[in-house]
Parts: sequence; C-alpha cells; structure tokens
Amino acid sequence: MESFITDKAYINGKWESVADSFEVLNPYNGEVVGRAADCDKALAEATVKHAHVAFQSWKNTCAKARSSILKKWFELILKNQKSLAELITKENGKPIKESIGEVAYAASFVEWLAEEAKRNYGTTIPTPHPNKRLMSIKQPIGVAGMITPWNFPAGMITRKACAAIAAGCTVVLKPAEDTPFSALAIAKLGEEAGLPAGVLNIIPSSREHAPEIGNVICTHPDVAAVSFTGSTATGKILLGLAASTVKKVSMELGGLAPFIVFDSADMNKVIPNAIACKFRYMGQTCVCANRIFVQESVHDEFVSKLVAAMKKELILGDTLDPANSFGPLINEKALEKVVESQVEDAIKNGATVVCGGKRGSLGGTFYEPTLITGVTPAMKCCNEETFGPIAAIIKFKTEDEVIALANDSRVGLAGYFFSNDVAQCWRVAEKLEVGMVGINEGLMSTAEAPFGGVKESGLGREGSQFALDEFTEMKYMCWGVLH
Ligand SMILES: NC(=O)c1ccc[n+]([C@@H]2O[C@H](COP(=O)([O-])OP(=O)(O)OC[C@H]3O[C@@H](n4cnc5c(N)ncnc54)[C@H](O)[C@@H]3O)[C@@H](O)[C@H]2O)c1
Ligand SMILES: O=CCCC(=O)O
Repeated sequence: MESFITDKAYINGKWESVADSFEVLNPYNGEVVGRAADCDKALAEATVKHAHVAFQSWKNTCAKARSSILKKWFELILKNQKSLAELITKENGKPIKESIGEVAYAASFVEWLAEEAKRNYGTTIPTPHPNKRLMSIKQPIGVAGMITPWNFPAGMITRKACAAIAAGCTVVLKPAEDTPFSALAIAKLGEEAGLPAGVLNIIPSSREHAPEIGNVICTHPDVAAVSFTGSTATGKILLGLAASTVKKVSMELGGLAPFIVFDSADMNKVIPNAIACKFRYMGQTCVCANRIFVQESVHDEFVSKLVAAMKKELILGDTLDPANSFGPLINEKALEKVVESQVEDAIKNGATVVCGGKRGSLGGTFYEPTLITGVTPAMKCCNEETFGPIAAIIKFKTEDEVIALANDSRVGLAGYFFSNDVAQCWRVAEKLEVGMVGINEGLMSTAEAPFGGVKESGLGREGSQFALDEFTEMKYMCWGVLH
C-alpha cells in the first residue's frame, strides 16, 4: 500500500474531494503528517443516505459472503502491517513496536468477526401452546453511525465497523481529528477486499465540525445504531441526542482503573504487568491502571522495584525507532492536564514525586515516566482519568478497605489485582465494580473477550461472541400451526 495520506473522504465507494481540509500533526516532532478532509453536516447527511441505500442490498447478502470479504480484508491488513504501523506512529506518537502490535490487534477483530458473521444464530423456543411454534431470528439493524478516538486509530475502527458489517449493517464512521488517515487506510484495504460501495463510509472532520457530525449520526432517522468510543463527557452528549429517535447505542467511555497489589502477590509477576498496564502508549489507553493500591507490608518493595523497572524499560526517543518504548503525549492539552493539574495537585496535597514529575528532555509533548507516593483518594489523580504516564501509589491496609476505595467511583471499565490467595481472588474479582477484571494479569484485551464497562464507563460490549448483538435486532416469530 502506498503511504496513505489523503485529503479525501471515502463515501459510497468513492474517494471524494471535500471543500475544506485540516492539518494532522505528528506529536513526536510537530511536523505536518498531511491535510485531511473536513466533512460537515451536509456531507454527513448525504453519506447517511448512501449508507441507507447500500443497506438495502448488503442486509440480504448471506453471512458466508460477508465473512469471505472480511477474511480477505484481514489478510490485507496483515500484509500492510508495517506501513499501517508507521502511519499510526506518525499520527498519534505511539512507539513503533506498539503500533505494529496495534495493527495485529486491529486485524484480529476482522478475523474474529469474519468467523462470528457465520454464527449469528437465532433460537427455537419450546412452545407452551400445542398449536403454535416459537422462534427468534437476528436481523441487521440498519445504518450504524460511529465515532472513534485517537488512541487506537486502527483497532477502534475494526472492532466497531467489522462487527456491524459482519451483521449485515452499513457504516458511517467519523474518526478522531488527530488520526483520520489510519481509518482511511483501513477503508482502502476494505475496498480492495471487495466491500461494496456504501457499506463502509469514512467522513473525517476537524474538531470544530465534530459536534455537527455527531448530531447527524445521533439524530438522523436513517441511522439505527450509534457506537461511540471516547470520553464519558462526550458520550453523555451523544447519548442524550440519540434518545430523540430511540437508537440502539453502544458506548465505550472512560475509566479509572484500580490496580491492586495484595501482600501475597508474586512481585516478579506484578512489576512487568504494572509496567505494561500503566505505561502502555504512555498511559493513554482507557484500560491503563489509574489508581495503584499497594498493601502496606509490600509498599516499599513495590515502589523500589517499579521505579527500577521504569528506568530500565521506558526509553524515550524517536517513535519510529524500534529501540524506543516511550513517546510523546498526543497533544499539549493532554500534557497540561497531566502536569499542571494532576501532579501539581498531588504535590500540593502532600504526595512525593519519587521519579519523573516533569516534561521530558526531548521537549515537545514528552512527559517523563512518573511515580508518586503518598497519594490519597481525594486527590485529582484518583478522581479524574489521568490518560498519561503517572503511577499514583496509594497505600492500604485491608481487603475491605481497598475494595471500598476501588469501587468509590462513578466509572467502572477495567480493574486489576494481584494475589496468590485463591479465595481472595474469587472474592475480589466478584466485588470489583468493573466490566473487565485482570487477575494476576495486566493486559487482557483480545478479540475473543467481551470489552466494555459498567456505571458511567459505558453501555454494550465489543469483540467476543456478543459483538454482533450491538448491531442486530432480535425478531420473535410465532407460527400458528393447524392440526
Ligand atoms: N472505553 C473505551 O473503549 C475507550 C477507548 C479509547 C478511549 N476512551 C476514552 O476516550 C477518552 C480520550 O479520547 P478523546 O480525548 O479523543 O475523547 P473525546 O470524547 O474528546 O473524542 C472522541 C471522539 O469524539 C469526537 N467528539 C468530541 N466531541 C464531540 C461532540 N460533541 N460530538 C460528536 N463527536 C465529538 C472526537 O472528534 C473524537 O472522534 C478517554 O476518556 C478514554 O478513556 C475509551
Ligand atoms: O483505549 C481503549 C482500548 C484499549 C484496548 O482495546 O485494550
């Protein structure tokens, strides 16, 4: 695949020129990656119409045909793994090794959903009436409108769009303004794999136009389902809009993940998992550890071992150099939120910076991997999603105390804990108020498992055997039979 930078939108199988465009910057060096199409309300409305027309035939294709296209798409994504990974790194500053991993992760959803397309079973229901037969079938819901974030510019596209397409729906997707090119590149490969015109439509926009596109996606009568990944604040706006036409809604929103280390935990396991869970993509994933609770008897050992591992493993530098594992934050706003708000608030309220705590020597939006101790639940870093490289350590005494602290939040996406006490593992796993729990494990995302949160972290699940449910309607059929 050629370097996929385009100022066009992908609408109804055509690469459309758009009147306006906006700049996309590389967070590593501030260079312009390219200019992207700035779609607006009128274009979003026209795209929904095309997707609605395309739905009339796509919904009648058989599952095997949809599955074959998805399988070809999966192969093409893997064939282009290197160039896609470079594009992700240029758009969002993800270290190249992680971007290569993200492409494999994105492809794994296409493969999994190609398989699930063929297994979207209905049911037969034992009848209570001798003269009636009961069953249910699943049907594609219609046009699915999608809005995605910048932190997984390939993975979030395939996880959502391929579930809808596998189910027989058509898609109108607005990628994040920081990362439009990865979405367009994925669409280009979908086109090569044989997706018919109008099945997948990508309409990038600047941040200024995002609300009007969101408005079309959430209120247009020809859109049947809305799928959003992003902040809880934006999710609430979209959820309100979607109520006007009673759309089926799935929301993958923010988290505040607790990461709990009990005194029986195997520290050799905990430390690499803490590094991966906290510092993956510089802490900019929705499932990154946000509040690290450590039982008092192992607190000092944990802190000294984690600091040593951070110094060894987290290597700041050019994001395209595979020797480096740590890049810049997405933009200045993210950096200010971390620096000015959370670290300053923690210091002001008595926390201690053990390492890091300042902008990186490479300038730009680099922020040093940071560990702070003496954190208390009232501090900002325990109440606002960090989305940055700060390990905030909170000491605790008992299991009951830490469960109460971990659950004292309006959000509940992921949670993690480490313990070698089997009874404790069952108790804690059941009590944590989260959608996903890692037990002696800090990385749990995979296409085979249901991804999603509880409370204000969202609605619905992505991936897994349940993925297609977000884009299907169950129809009950009752047949009267003559005797
Ligand atoms: N649960 C998950 O799976 C998951 C995954 C990734 C990110 N997130 C969350 O996303 C947040 C970070 O991403 P962000 O800063 O890009 O979030 P964001 O909500 O600001 O933006 C996400 C998307 O929404 C669009 N958007 C913003 N305002 C809009 C509006 N009024 N109408 C329509 N669209 C609008 C943006 O253009 C972007 O495409 C974090 O809170 C993180 O936890 C959650
Ligand atoms: O940031 C959200 C998605 C993270 C993941 O899929 O593991």
